[in-house]
Amino acid sequence: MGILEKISEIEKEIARTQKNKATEYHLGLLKAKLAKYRAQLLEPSKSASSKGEGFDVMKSGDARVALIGFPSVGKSTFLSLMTSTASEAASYEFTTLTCIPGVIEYKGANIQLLDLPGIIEGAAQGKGRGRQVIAVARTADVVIMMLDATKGEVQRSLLEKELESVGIRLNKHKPNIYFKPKKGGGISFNSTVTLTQCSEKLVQLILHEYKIFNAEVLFREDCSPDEFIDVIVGNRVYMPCLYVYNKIDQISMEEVDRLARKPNSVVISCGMKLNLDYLLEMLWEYLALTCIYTKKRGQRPDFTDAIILRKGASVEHVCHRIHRSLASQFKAPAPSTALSGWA
Ligand SMILES: Nc1nc2c(ncn2[C@@H]2O[C@H](COP(=O)(O)OP(=O)(O)OP(=O)(O)O)[C@@H](O)[C@H]2O)c(=O)[nH]1
Ligand SMILES: [K+]
Ligand SMILES: [Mg+2]
Repeated sequence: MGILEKISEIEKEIARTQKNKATEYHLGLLKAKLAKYRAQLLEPSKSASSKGEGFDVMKSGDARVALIGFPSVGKSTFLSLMTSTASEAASYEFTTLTCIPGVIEYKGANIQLLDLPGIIEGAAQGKGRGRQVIAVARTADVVIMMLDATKGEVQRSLLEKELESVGIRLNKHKPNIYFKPKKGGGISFNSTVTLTQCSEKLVQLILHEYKIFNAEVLFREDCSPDEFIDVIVGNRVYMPCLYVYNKIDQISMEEVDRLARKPNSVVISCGMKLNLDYLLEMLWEYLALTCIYTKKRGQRPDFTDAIILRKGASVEHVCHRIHRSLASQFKAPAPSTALSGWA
């Protein structure tokens, strides 16, 4: 019997077992078995490629948000609440085995929300479906790290470490360092600010470690050695992250208050539908989408139908969204400067 069949057998048995004092242990045992088989299913097989089935969800809508968190923190409950997609939620771990997309409609934008399997310590090394989950997270515009408010701070720091170890930088901006490898001329080092964490010597040592002997380096910011290494290595992803503490219906008011005051954090209860509006507002802010309202000459703008653009979008992008050939019809090229100045 394959694992999927075993899982289905146990699920059926759970369904037909009456819940009472006498069956308590039997049900508990069945649930434990179910969790074990599900965990096995999540273990990557040696032959299979790192891409899991069901993980390649097409990007759609104006932005993508990935739900990352330990098992059973309420990710699927959240997706089912916020979107018209139903994702199975249950009290056992690893209920969700693939990537399940839903859409949040907010302020005229379609935000793709991705429910994912729970991840655990060691995820980055391939434990469970950790690698696939993290690969999906890298493609998101914002990560919601969902945490169980009853479990305190542990989950958050463990997951931060996992994401950090694969080059995802949460709520950090790209270090403001100009770095350009050259063919010759040695290493030229400059800085526009006083450096307290790096020196020319250290920069050289680090570069030599990466077998780089010719490069131009300009620190425009007081960066740490780790930040400099991030710049050399390249492929880092700088990702806004909202820490969402769910299940606050299970903790004291004092604890709710303490968690709510942490930076980048929102406290909610999916069970009691608490604070979900506020979470959406925060998410909207983190997505930093730009809404452009068009109007006909002499008429008022239509505020029900916006052109939604990502951060850093340019006038050219706006033209493209109105019509594919619009930009090329201008006498002068449409400015490619970012919109943020006047949006
Ligand atoms: N008390 C309480 N329970 C909640 C809340 N939100 C979700 N739950 C319960 O937590 C359990 C797990 O919920 P899921 O939505 O399956 O969690 P998940 O994070 O998707 O879990 P996996 O898919 O296994 O990783 C379910 O029994 C939910 O009913 C909440 O706000 N308060
Ligand atoms: K679950
Ligand atoms: Mg789930």
